[in-house]
Amino acid sequence: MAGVNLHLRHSVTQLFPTISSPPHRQVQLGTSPSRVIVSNLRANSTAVAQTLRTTRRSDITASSSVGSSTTSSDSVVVDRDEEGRIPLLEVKDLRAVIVETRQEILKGVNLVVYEGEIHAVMGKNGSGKSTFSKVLVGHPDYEVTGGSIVFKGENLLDMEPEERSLAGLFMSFQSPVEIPGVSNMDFLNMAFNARKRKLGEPELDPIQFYSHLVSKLEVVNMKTDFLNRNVNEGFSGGERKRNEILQLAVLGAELAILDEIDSGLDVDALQDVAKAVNGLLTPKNSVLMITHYQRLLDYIKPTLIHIMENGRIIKTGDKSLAKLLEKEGYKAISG
Ligand SMILES: Nc1ncnc2c1ncn2[C@@H]1O[C@H](COP(=O)(O)OP(=O)(O)OP(=O)(O)O)[C@@H](O)[C@H]1O
Repeated sequence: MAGVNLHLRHSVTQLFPTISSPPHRQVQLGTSPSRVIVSNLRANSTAVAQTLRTTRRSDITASSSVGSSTTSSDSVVVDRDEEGRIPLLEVKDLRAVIVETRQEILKGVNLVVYEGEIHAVMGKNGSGKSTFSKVLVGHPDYEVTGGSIVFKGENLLDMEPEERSLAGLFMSFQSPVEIPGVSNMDFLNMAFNARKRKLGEPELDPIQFYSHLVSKLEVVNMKTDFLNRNVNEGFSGGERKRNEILQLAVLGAELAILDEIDSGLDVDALQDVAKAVNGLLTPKNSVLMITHYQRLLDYIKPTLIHIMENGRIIKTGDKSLAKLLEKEGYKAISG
């Protein structure tokens, strides 16, 4: 594994050669594979590897509301619904600005996701959907200026991006990053074992891991050749999307955030990806997906659909909302 780690360190250094210390906290990039997962955050950033800022805010705490509450060891107040369910994710009045320009993009987002639910976020171009998902995973381009995010009873804003990933938050990006010099197989093996360590579960050696991986390849209908290729290098748009779902299948996640997983997919690939996502659902985990199209929702049936406009969720409904959108456009919904 040492050789693999060296490769990984090398590739990370290539991607992010000039990371400097920000005024408050620095996310150290080293050999940890979960940090490489987080590399998507930075590689998708326009200001790659300059100053890494986290969305942490020491002064933000989760606020309470109606219903009974559960207090975790971190003093975060968790709301229950009428049935006593505890949210997997609870976002309250979330506000965020672009670090460089201080422009406010998220202007008070509220969202509650329970275990086993599928939520779809739709909205016009530029309404803030991707920003919302990137803020959830701690993208360094954005700074949270208000509100709260509680994930599994913990204050997400107190966690570094890597910690969020290890805690069970997975994000599939619109444009997944290439990682030269690191094979898909090595990447997945290390990321998988990092999560196992975090969960206090036994790690798998490369042979055990290979068996695990091959079963997941079938789920996403990918050939074994992809395991020896470097992560996303030379992959077509559709192959990258499948590879993202392979990562999700291998690593597992309590909350999978899928940003336009349907874009650039042909019909067969869309069905494969949707089948894989559906196959991963259990009563314990949830999906938050961003999409522009009703067609994805035909394959992955959402519990709720949210419409985002100008940095806020302005409407929530069932699948009839997406049908209305498809038929009449956003004018039927916008305020
Ligand atoms: N890092 C950034 N630098 C400059 N502007 C940004 C940045 N991130 C987001 N924005 C701006 O914030 C607004 C919301 O962008 P975002 O990508 O969240 O929208 P979206 O709803 O996902 O759009 P689309 O449907 O086109 O993907 C846009 O006007 C975008 O240009």
